[in-house]
Amino acid sequence: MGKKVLIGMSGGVDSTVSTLLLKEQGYDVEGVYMKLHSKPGYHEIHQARAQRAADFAGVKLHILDLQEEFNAKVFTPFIETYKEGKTPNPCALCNRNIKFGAMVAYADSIGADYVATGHYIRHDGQYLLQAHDDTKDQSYFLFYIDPALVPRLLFPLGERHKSDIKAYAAGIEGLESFASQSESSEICFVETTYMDVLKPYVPVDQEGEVLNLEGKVVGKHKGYMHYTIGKRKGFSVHGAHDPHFVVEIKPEINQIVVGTREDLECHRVELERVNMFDSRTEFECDVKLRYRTTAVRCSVKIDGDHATVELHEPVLGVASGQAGVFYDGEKLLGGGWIV
Ligand SMILES: Nc1ncnc2c1ncn2[C@@H]1O[C@H](COP(=O)(O)OP(=O)(O)OP(=O)(O)O)[C@@H](O)[C@H]1O
Repeated sequence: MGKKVLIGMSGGVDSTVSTLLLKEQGYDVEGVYMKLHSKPGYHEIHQARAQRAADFAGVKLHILDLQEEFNAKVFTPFIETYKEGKTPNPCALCNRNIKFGAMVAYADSIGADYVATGHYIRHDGQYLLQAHDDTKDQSYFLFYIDPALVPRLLFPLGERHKSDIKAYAAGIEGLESFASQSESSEICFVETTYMDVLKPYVPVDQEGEVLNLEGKVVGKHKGYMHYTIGKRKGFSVHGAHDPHFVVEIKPEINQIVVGTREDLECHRVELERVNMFDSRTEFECDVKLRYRTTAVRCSVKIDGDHATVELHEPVLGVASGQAGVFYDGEKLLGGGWIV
């Protein structure tokens, strides 16, 4: 029997095909379905799908109830970050604490040598590398995982394209329905809008004032949590002819500050809780300041777990709470949380 792998099986096509690929490669594969958030009715459906996939692949499926841990380490910080007037990135926290945290601890407890997921990403033993399918690359969301884990990780889909994965599943009798499942939403616990998720926990709809950069009240907004830096809709600015964008959020007094496109330009970014796969403290690289944006060239200085990033060209709409992730070509060097 080959080395033992524990793979996270969500019941989706990616982790199902990954499981089959690992079996084909001769690993001794076991799967785990993790109950994460507490959305009513969700786990019944997805756990059943994961079980079907595991039965099809002939692997044992473990069930792990991590709802409390997910709530403490991913969901509550999501709510708190919005309260602070910032824009959260729950997937990066989930990857650190749950998929490459609690799941790895569980893999240890069953004696697994490797841990696998259906993420679109690759690695070379030290660095995470962008996926070959750049429309699916998930490296941005993995910047915060423990670098020491990298050699134990297997990502069977990193060199493949999503369309091939769907075609592969569609061609296997018994798995056709996995191929045609709709894509899961970007954040697993958000079914409709972020505001719908927040509403039971915080008063999101509290009207407030819109200020200009001189501090003058120029309009009204729906409640500061509705906005992220760079947003240009959903608030009023009296007598404005040019488009206005949110440039600052003041949660303590429920105000937002708006300005023109030029006022959104950011030339320097400070990062906290920096996590590096590389030991250098001063270097040039590319940085991504939001998922699905093009990286820009920058100079980085790291001091402890803080980084100062000088952007070589201005970036519009940098939001506090998101991640700044460093790349050298396809290689992920590390990153941190935008202050
Ligand atoms: N509830 C879960 N239990 C176990 N593993 C999970 C769970 N959710 C996600 N994973 C693992 O993390 C990977 C990436 O998760 P993501 O939410 O991005 O899924 P996805 O791209 O929709 O993949 P899939 O098609 O497998 O659902 C999955 O492929 C799977 O290996």
